[in-house]
Amino acid sequence: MEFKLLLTRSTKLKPASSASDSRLPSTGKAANPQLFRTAETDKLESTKNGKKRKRSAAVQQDEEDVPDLDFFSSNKRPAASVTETAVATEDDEKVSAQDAVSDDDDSMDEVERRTILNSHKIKVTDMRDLEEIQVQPTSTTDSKKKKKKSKKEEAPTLSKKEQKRARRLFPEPLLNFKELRSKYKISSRLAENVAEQGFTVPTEVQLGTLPLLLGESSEPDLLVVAPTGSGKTLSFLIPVINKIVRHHHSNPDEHGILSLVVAPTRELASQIVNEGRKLVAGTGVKITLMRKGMRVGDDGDAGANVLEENNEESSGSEDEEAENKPAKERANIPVTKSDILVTTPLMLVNALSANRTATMATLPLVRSLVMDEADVLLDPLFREQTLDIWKSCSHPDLRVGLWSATMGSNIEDLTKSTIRERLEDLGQKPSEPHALLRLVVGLKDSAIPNIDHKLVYAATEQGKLMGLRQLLRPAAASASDIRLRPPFLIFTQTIPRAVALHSELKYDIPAEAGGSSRIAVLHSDLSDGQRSDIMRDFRKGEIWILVTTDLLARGVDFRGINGVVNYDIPNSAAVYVHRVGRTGRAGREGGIAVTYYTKEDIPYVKSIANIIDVSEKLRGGEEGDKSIQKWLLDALPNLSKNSKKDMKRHGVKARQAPRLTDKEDDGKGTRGMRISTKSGFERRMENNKRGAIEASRNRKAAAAASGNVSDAGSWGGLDD
Ligand SMILES: Nc1ncnc2c1ncn2[C@@H]1O[C@H](COP(=O)(O)OP(=O)(O)OP(=O)(O)O)[C@@H](O)[C@H]1O
Repeated sequence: MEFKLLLTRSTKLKPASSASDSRLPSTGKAANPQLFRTAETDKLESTKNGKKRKRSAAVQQDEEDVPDLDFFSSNKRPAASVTETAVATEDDEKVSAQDAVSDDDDSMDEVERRTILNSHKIKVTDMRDLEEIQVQPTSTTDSKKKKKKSKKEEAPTLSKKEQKRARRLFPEPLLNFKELRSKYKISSRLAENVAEQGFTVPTEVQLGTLPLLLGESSEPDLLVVAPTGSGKTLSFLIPVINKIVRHHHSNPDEHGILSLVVAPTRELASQIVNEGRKLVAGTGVKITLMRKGMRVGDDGDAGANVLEENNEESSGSEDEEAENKPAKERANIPVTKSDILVTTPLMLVNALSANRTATMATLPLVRSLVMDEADVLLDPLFREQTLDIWKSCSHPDLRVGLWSATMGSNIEDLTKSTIRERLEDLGQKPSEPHALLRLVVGLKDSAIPNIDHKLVYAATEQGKLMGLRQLLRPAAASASDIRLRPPFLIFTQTIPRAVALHSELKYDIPAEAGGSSRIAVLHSDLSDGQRSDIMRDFRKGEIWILVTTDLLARGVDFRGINGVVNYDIPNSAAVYVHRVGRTGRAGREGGIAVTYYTKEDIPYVKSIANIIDVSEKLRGGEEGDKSIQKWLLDALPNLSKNSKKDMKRHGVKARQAPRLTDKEDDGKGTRGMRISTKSGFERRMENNKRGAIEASRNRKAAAAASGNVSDAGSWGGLDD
């Protein structure tokens, strides 16, 4: 039965039009996962793809002869002429087809590369100091050497604009997934696994980063800022897995953790492992989720055994067993044998310092460190742990990748200084010099343009609850212009508020629609097992509405959710970008993001309104279609830097946990901020009972009580 029919309490509901159905993110696949493209590029890309198809017929025989793991084949071409373009000047801006570097049919000239990258809004920048960029040995021809030298001499006199231009790169983009094998020679099994996922068109972030990470030029350290749901996971996993396949081929005797992927939550880490397992099948590469009690580091016990991972998640009880083992017994636990370890920061830091010595154990074999949601990993909350992990990776050829949809310039500075300090501490240099590049897709720190944002003034907490109940009853919602159908997520500011809101709503779904089992709450106070079960049931469609905290704001991919409700406003613009990015994944249209705000929230709403405004501008369309009008933006107050900081750390003060329980009232007028921890249903029952008792005592009072009961029937969830 249909969600909407089940959830509505009205029999007069009109069936939804098929047009609006097909716009729901939960129905079907996105036609094209790319967010930015132009007709001109479409044409250019299909011409290029056409050329390649012809070429591939000619080279097919060659490629069939290429052994599976021939990574050093002479017909391999450099992917990104990073250093060639590093010294671009004003003249380069006007580059013509004549200047283009084109040595065979298959290559793209610089004009084409620029056209494609610009139309997909991909910007690649060399983040190193200019002197560093320019001392790199680069080209093979004399003329290029001369050009380079003259640029070096010019460097000190470059204006800021010229320096920016000099840092700008135009690497060759990936036009289709087949090129992964035909051009970048990734392992054939890995290429098959990618093909099996059924993706046809690479997303912008894949189009831009895969050539950089798989090309012949020395692998760079990479900062990537790309929209939510744009396929960053595949972008970092393919190169990591391919590098390990190569490594196994060239160093068959070296076993241990070669790659680390760090993510801020267990949910995200576990999702990355699931994605990874699809890609590693049959490649000989192992990917494992870090578990409590695992031994991972090199703490001097070189002769430690190696534990054979079975690639299955262990149950909670096994975790606890391992964790509770006395130190002596723990020393006998074999060191984990896995090529890729996916972990949250604290869990790995605990494992690395498990022997309680002053120094942490090291991870000497790790060559790739991926930080997913890097800005939060390097935020004060996780910073120390993340930097400890980074520094425990002691191989001089370590490459780092920092990935997120939002990244402040402070993170870029921290990355640069950490790369430098780590090498100084090591006292060793990498075997080949390499760049630190930044790739940005779209506008940095903006929300995806393919969702509808609704910023709703609800005045009070009661108003928010009323609005949310309307969303749960689509017939009532027709009075407003918001039509949000399950499955969707509801975000609150704190765990107690999530728990209370869940209790409030759990009987709002009629029994014939599955009742309270359709709505659940997920937060970090639940056990790992409970959290996994809820995630599984939400993915399976058994849970339709999930009330949660910012635990699920980042990274988690529920392919077909129709929307997100910010029941409590997010603590920062970045959190807004991530929360709403749980819908509209892989280019899907029709996702809705509803944000309620009350009068207490007014000081904090401007940054959210700005994000919505920019996202609507990115989307294009008529001025009148915009949900954020200029007068509103002008009217909303700006927040001071300190208040922003405070908001980021604590959220809206009036909504903090201690004032939220049933009994508490601080007497300062914050009573209205409470969400009762009893469900609306339970309170309606109680009210009914109270009314009945009164009725037996006093007929007159009973009449009045029955009036109240009917009030409570509709609004029983607000205040006791
Ligand atoms: N080329 C593609 N075509 C279609 N779908 C894709 C493609 N690449 C990835 N996807 C799908 O897009 C969804 C989002 O991918 P992913 O979780 O990697 O996004 P993300 O960029 O990491 O998002 P977030 O910033 O929220 O973490 C996934 O369901 C993934 O399977």
